[in-house]
Amino acid sequence: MIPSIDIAPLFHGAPAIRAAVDGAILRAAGETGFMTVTGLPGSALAPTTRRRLLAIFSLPEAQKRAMSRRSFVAGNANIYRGWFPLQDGHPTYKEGIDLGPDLVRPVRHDPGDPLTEPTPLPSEADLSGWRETAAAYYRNMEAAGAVLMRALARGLGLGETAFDSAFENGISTLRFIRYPVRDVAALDPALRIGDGYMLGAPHVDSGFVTLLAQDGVAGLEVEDRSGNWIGVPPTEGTLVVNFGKLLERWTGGRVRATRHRVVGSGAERFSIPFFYEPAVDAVIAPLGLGQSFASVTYGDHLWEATTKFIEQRGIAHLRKPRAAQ
Ligand SMILES: O=C(O)CCC(=O)C(=O)O
Ligand SMILES: [Fe+2]
Repeated sequence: MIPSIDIAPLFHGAPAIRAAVDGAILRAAGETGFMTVTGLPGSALAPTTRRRLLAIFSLPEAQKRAMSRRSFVAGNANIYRGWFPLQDGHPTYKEGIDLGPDLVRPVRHDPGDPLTEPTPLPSEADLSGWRETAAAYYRNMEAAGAVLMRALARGLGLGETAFDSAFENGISTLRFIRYPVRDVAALDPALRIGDGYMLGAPHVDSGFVTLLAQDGVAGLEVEDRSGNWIGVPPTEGTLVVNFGKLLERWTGGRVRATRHRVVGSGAERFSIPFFYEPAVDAVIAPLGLGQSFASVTYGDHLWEATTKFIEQRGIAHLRKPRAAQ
């Protein structure tokens, strides 16, 4: 079972109630590494908000190409942010767009660092009101990520602001994903799963906290400790929360990065993950929890991890580790 937790008290609760929520989060983080949460303030999870956000997929192909990364459309400026098209013949079958913090605040672009590049966005004329809705959503998710990190800090017996400074000027990614229906008859049998088929290859997230909105179509599955795949049903008003590899390392294994995958069953599927991330130059150093490890700057860790995913393949050589500069 994936635990479900009402996190409303984290935003405005009395300390005693908040402490109970902190405990539930830390338990879920250490046991399953996945939970669903309710009680987010605002209208981020309202179906109307989601519909407005997902309207980006209705843009004409030419505009998706204009926003595409250089590895998919030669001559485009952007390397890391922007559109990634469908790629056939792989376990993962999706298209979408990655948006960065310049959606909500000015970001200094270091020309040597694609992680700081501007996000290509649809124009106001093409998708009226979209930027504003996406920016509000980004801010909401940043706020939710921050309260979850504070809850973890308290639960771990650290000062509640232990993680705050790393996340100042964070480079969180808001991603919109579309998984089309796959032609099962033409599919490599290795990618069939029961009556369904693979849409997202099994992986652990690389960073800290992922906040995922589903859109009514099931498909997300989480691997339990016995290797069974457990579905996480898309329930209205809930957000799926899971944790990444670097947070697992940072917390000495008290928080688990759990493997998950996406399985299709004949319906088009959309999802909206938000990857809550620290600053590009935040130093992730041991906190005295569990096993020690070599400190790393977040940007270096992210680049190493992200360029192995299919939607970011072929760009590894375009950023040098900060340590080597
Ligand atoms: O689409 C989903 O439900 C999960 C996506 C996911 O795991 C990811 O983007 O890391
Ligand atoms: Fe994931």
